[in-house]
Amino acid sequence: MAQVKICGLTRPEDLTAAAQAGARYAGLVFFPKSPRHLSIDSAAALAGNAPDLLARVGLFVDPDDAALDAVLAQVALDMIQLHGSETPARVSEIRARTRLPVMKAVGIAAPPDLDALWDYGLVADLLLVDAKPAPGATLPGGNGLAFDWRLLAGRRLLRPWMLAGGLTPDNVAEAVRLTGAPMVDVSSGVESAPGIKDAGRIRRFVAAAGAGA
Ligand SMILES: O=C(O)c1ccccc1N[C@@H]1O[C@H](COP(=O)(O)O)[C@@H](O)[C@H]1O
Repeated sequence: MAQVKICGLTRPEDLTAAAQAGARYAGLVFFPKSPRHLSIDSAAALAGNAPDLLARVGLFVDPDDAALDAVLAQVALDMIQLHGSETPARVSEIRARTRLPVMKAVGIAAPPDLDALWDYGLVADLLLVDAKPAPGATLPGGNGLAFDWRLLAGRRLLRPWMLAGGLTPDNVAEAVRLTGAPMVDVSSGVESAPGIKDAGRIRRFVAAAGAGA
């Protein structure tokens, strides 16, 4: 039974669908190149009206202090997700500056990539284990790309963690079984179009992850 984060929510009805299905985390994207990017005003409205059961996670890619401050001045967030090339030192700085829990994404394609999970486990509150994007990809995540989950089998991480990357209602149960992930994160796998979530797919995903309401 894995807890679920639905990422890249852009419409109030999608937050409602996520909460009703039993998801625990709602991801709001602050990355202009993403089709799920939110303006600060839209994010403030979505976060301000989010169902109580959903923790609001702000997703950033290599944000500078000004970008973080601008969002946090107006948007009520419960957690920061860092999905860029932030160093461990920068993760610590952002944690201290925002006084929020920080989840650091680590891209995995091959066994040597797993070493970073240790380095970031020393400084982040949570880890997000995602597929490493293809070279030259526009987005560092949210690509619907999976990695070989067997790389994680039997591995213990220093922090609570989420599995991500190409998860769908049809494969999430197998992904949880193989990796033992306590939490899972999905974006494109529950969409009908980029940035538009599908309530039926959200329900099926959460149920398959074993966390359904
Ligand atoms: O969702 C996005 O648009 C996004 C943009 C930039 C960085 C990360 C993004 N999403 C995160 O990527 C993973 C995997 O997504 P998917 O399920 O494979 O589409 C997930 O952690 C999202 O939070």
